[in-house]
Amino acid sequence: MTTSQELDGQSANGTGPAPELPPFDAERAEAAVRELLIAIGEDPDREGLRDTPGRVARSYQELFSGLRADPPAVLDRTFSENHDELVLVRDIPMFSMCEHHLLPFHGVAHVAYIPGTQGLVTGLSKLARLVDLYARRPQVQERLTTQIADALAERLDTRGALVVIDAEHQCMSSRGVRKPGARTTTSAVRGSFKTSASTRAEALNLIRGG
Ligand SMILES: Nc1nc2c(ncn2[C@@H]2O[C@H](COP(=O)(O)OP(=O)(O)OP(=O)(O)O)[C@@H](O)[C@H]2O)c(=O)[nH]1
Ligand SMILES: [Zn+2]
Repeated sequence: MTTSQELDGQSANGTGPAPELPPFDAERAEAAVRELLIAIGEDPDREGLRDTPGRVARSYQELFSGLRADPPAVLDRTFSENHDELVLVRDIPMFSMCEHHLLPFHGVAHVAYIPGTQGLVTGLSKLARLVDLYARRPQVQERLTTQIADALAERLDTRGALVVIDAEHQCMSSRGVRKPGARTTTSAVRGSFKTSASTRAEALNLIRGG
């Protein structure tokens, strides 16, 4: 069984995959969920809950599958289009898990970039895949936003990259401060989106639907 000491120093939440992360430990996850059910005062052996530890373990395996992925690798398939203008995919549905409470936060991601001097563009779906893979990790919204922008800037060698995420956190709506409807917007800008106010304004205007 893997211990937290064995994982020490190779946490998977950097820009790429964790080197040699052990496989998902379904048995351990099931045992933990069973313990949690007992802790809240439930009977894990009653009919309705008997399969719950297994179901939750499988859900967690899916929800956190991005820990064992190398998200920027989805950008490796590029096309030479000699395009040096803005590319924007907006309203990409985004679903992630807040690492503080292990509760969902979900909303939309807008991803924009300006190809580098080589004019290399990537497939549009790859931008959505990049969002998905980073989202399937225990996250905070700021880091998720930054990781997507950094992957674009570094892997595609873009002139500029801009990522905006707008999300609602269930840890703020269903518990704690209980403010359903409150939305959080984060952005990360790289390259020309940072240095040129007009380039940034053009992208933000398009994101707003202008
Ligand atoms: N900056 C940031 N904060 C987040 C994110 N997701 C959750 N949080 C916040 O993480 C904080 C954790 O605060 P703590 O005081 O340690 O935990 P808590 O007692 O459960 O806090 P409350 O949610 O205020 O009840 C809360 O303020 C959450 O709203 C995120 O993506 N980014
Ligand atoms: Zn939270």
